[in-house]
Amino acid sequence: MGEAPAFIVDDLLGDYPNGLGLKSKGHQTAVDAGHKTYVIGDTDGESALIGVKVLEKSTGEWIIPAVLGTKPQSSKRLSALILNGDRILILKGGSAHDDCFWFLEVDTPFVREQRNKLGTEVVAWSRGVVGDTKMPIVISGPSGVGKGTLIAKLMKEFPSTFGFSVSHTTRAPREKEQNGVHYHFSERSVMEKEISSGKFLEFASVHGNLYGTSVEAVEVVADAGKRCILDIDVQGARSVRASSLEAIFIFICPPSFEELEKRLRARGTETEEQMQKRLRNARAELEQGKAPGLFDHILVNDDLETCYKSLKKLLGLDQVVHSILESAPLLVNLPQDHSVSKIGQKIVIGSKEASENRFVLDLTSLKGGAPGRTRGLQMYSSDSWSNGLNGHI
Ligand SMILES: Nc1nc2c(ncn2[C@@H]2O[C@H](COP(=O)(O)OP(=O)(O)O)[C@@H](O)[C@H]2O)c(=O)[nH]1
Ligand SMILES: Nc1ncnc2c1ncn2[C@@H]1O[C@H](COP(=O)(O)OP(=O)(O)O)[C@@H](O)[C@H]1O
Repeated sequence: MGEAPAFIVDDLLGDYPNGLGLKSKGHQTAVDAGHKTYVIGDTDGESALIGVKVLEKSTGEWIIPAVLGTKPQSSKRLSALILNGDRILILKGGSAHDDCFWFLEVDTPFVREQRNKLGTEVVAWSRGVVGDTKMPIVISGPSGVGKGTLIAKLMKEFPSTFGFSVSHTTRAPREKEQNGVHYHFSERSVMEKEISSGKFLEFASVHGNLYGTSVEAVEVVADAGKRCILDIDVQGARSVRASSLEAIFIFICPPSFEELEKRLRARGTETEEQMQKRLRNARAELEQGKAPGLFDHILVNDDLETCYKSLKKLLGLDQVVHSILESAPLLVNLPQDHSVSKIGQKIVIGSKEASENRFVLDLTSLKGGAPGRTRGLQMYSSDSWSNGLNGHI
C-alpha cells in the first residue's frame, strides 16, 4: 500500500460541471481514466515542473509512476481532459503557443511497452506541436557508399529545409569531426546508462561501437521547423520502422563491392582492421537493405551527381515549391483563465476575459507522440469553424 499524500483528492477536485471527466483547482488537476485517477500539477509544492500521482481507485493506493519524457514547467492554471482513454491533454493557462498543449500518455502502446519493461507504473510526457512537419528521412547504406556526401550536399543546397540528427557514438572522432556537429562522442558507460533511462529512440552496435539516435536529436530539428535527416545503419532503420516515428526510408547501394572498397580506402579514415570489419559488414547490410518492406527507396550511388538528382526527385525537391500558397498555422498563446469544452475531436477554448475570443483546437490528425512530440494539432478561430466547418464535427 502506497503512502497517502498530504492532500485529500476530493479537496483538490473543484466541480467542473462539463461532463468531461475533468476536475481542476489551482495548480492541480485530476482526471479519471478507467480505474485510475491521475493527479497532475504541483504535487509536492516544491518542484518547478508538473508532477504526476496516480490513485488506484479500487484499492485506494497511491502510486508514484516512472515519468518518461521532458516534463513541462508548472503553470497556475491547468486544464486536462482524457482522450481515447489512453492520453490526457493538458492545457497550460498563460503559456506561449509552443508550451501550452501537452499530452500525458497513460496507456498508449509506448507506455504499455515501457510498463512491461520497467515492471512499474509508467506515464510519458509528449509536447503538443501545432501544425505539421514533414516526415523525417532515414538514410542507410554500407560504410563508404556516400551517405555522408549526399546528406552534406542536401544540407548545403537546402540549409533552411533540412537538419541533421546528431547521433551519439562511442567511436573515436575522426580528424575533421566535431563533437555535437557530426556526432555526440560519448563514453560507453555513459551511453549505456542513457539508453536504459529511455533517452534513445533507437541504438545499435555497429562495427564494434555503440551508435544511437536520442529523442532530443530528432526533436531539436523538428522544433527548428526543419525536416530531419537520420544517417543510421540497417538495424537502426528497423527500430525506427517499429517505433512511433513515421519516416521515409532510403537505402544507398554502391555500384559494386569493388567500388565500395575503393571509396573506403580513398577516404583514408579507417585503419586496415576497421576497414576489413566495415567491408565484411557491408555484405550483410547490402543483403538486409534489399529485404522487402524495410526501405521505401533504393538508390545506387554510381555517379554522384546522378544519384543526388534522384534523391532530390524522390524528396519532391525538383518541383515548384507550393509552400507560399499553404497558410501558416494559427499560433495563439493560451489565456490564463480559459474554459474548455470537447466536441468530438475538437476542443473549444474560450477566454474568460474576452468572451469573443474563442479558438478551436482540432485533434483529428494527431501524429507521433511519446517518445517525442505530438504533432499535427490544428488551431483555428471559432469564427472560421462556425462559417462552414461545423459539418465536419
Ligand atoms: N543505428 C544507428 N546507426 C548509426 C547512428 N549513427 C550512425 N550510424 C551508422 O553507423 C555506421 C558507422 O558510421 P560511421 O562510424 O560514421 O562510419 P561511416 O559509415 O564509415 O561513415 C553507419 O552505417 C551509420 O549509418 C545511429 O544513431 N544509430
Ligand atoms: N558517387 C561517388 N563516386 C565516387 N566517390 C564517392 C561517391 N560518393 C561518395 N564518394 C566518396 O566516397 C567516400 C565515402 O563517402 P562517405 O560520404 O564518407 O560515405 P558514408 O557516409 O556512406 O560512409 C568519400 O571519400 C566520398 O568523397
